[in-house]
Amino acid sequence: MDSTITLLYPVLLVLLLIVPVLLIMFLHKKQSPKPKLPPGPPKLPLIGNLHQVGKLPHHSLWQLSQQHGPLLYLQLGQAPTIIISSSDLARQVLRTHDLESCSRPSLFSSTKLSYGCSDVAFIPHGDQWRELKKICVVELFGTKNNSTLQSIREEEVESMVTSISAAAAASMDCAIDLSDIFLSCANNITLRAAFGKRYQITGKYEWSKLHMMLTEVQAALGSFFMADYIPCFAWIDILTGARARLDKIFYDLDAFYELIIDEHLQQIMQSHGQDEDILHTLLRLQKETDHLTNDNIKGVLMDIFVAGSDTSSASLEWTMAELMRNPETMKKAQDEVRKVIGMKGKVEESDLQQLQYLKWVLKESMRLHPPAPLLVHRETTQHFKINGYEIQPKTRVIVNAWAIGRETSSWERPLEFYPERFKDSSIDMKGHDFQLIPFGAGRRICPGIDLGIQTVELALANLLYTFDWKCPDGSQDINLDETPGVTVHKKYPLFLVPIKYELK
Ligand code: HEM
Repeated sequence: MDSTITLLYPVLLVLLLIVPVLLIMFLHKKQSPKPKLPPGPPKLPLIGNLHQVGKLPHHSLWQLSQQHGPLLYLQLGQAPTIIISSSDLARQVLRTHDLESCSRPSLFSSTKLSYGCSDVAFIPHGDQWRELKKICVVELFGTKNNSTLQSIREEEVESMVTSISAAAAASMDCAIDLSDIFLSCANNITLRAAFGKRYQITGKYEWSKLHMMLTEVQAALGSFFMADYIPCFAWIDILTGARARLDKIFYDLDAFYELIIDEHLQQIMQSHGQDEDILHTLLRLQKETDHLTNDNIKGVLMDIFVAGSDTSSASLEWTMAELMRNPETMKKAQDEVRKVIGMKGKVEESDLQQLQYLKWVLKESMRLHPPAPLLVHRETTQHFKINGYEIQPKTRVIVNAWAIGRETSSWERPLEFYPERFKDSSIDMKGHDFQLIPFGAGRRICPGIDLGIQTVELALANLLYTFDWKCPDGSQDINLDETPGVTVHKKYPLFLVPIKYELK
């Protein structure tokens, strides 16, 4: 009996302490009503709704939005998230509430790749982002550098066409891996724009090694799922070797930077009369403004690697795949470019303005296959309301550009590849028309939008002008399955047979 009483004392004591705390919590909850969050499915402990995000998140999020509405609330691991799947809501978030929602979440992979958010793509919204974005728009990708960038694009596209011609001449009916050729061409353009000829001057670095680094960097983004969503399980990323792979990339990159970010090399470049490349501009601005750190420079270069080439090559790949599935459209696009260019032998950038149908083809391809279907995740900094729902600060914002491109209220027969829908339409991809936003919109819109469009249009026009194309098995049945990732590529590389077109 005595021992039972002695046991009861501590229990009573704990209850005495706990009951008032629970009571206070209960009353507090009653007094402050829960914010009215957007609708969404029930969540599980710890993982929230992560189990409902499949391998291809733009598809599964779109399906969830069909059930719960175009403004969807999910708890992805520990992260409160809203998913936007209509052009009307995209306008509200990316225009009306752009300022409140234009920061970026601090994710493990992006923080690491951006040298601790020293770049422009992953840095949170603020003065430093504003300054770096201005440098990108005005100094790096603007009209100042246009003629250098234009000649790099034209040379690289020409060399791609030459190598395809050589393959076509070497063996008839030989299918070539266009996915690989496009990525290589886009990587060449990015690397040359970034580093000019300095890699040749060092004489110590192999181009192929740079390519490999680029591909690894592109793959690293988004591969730290645990650290980004359920931090207490971050050790899984270590066990899978993902972190070790990323550390290796940085080790290699640093060795490369040591060679090329070098005063002495800078002088040699100038004495050789080399054009100013992107690295050169950044180093010059560092001297002039005293604001840019070395990490800023490396971070911006990393953005260009990650954001610049993979997206352009994916877009080319999807456009060619759709054209092969739609031979009438292919013929119209070829007729246009062959008529405009005539016997000139190649398409130059100054010709692109006349290729109206080709421009519609690209828009149509970007509508159905935006290379970054969920854009780049944003994060809110302040509270705001949409359609009566409360959006709290530090909520992640995912805009499903892929779903918006298939919205039945904006697009007639949305699943059809039909470029003519853009005839007599003023819709462009530059962030004004929210039913077509493959480059995003608002403050965070892609600063490389013109470079991206020019690269894809130029490459496409030359491929359609110079060759007829056929599938290796003679069918038009191109598989459109996708690979998961921030940038979505075709699951199966695009193998096509080029047939040199004889100019008449
Ligand atoms: C077809 C080609 C391209 C596509 C589809 C594309 C798409 C995108 C998208 C969807 C975003 C996120 C926008 C948002 O958050 O609302 C973005 C951001 C960005 N892109 Fe592109 N991009 C392309 C080409 C390029 C090129 C060629 C460059 C540079 C050489 C570039 C550099 C950037 C940078 C630096 C950002 C971050 C901007 C910021 O956070 O303020 N992109 N891009």
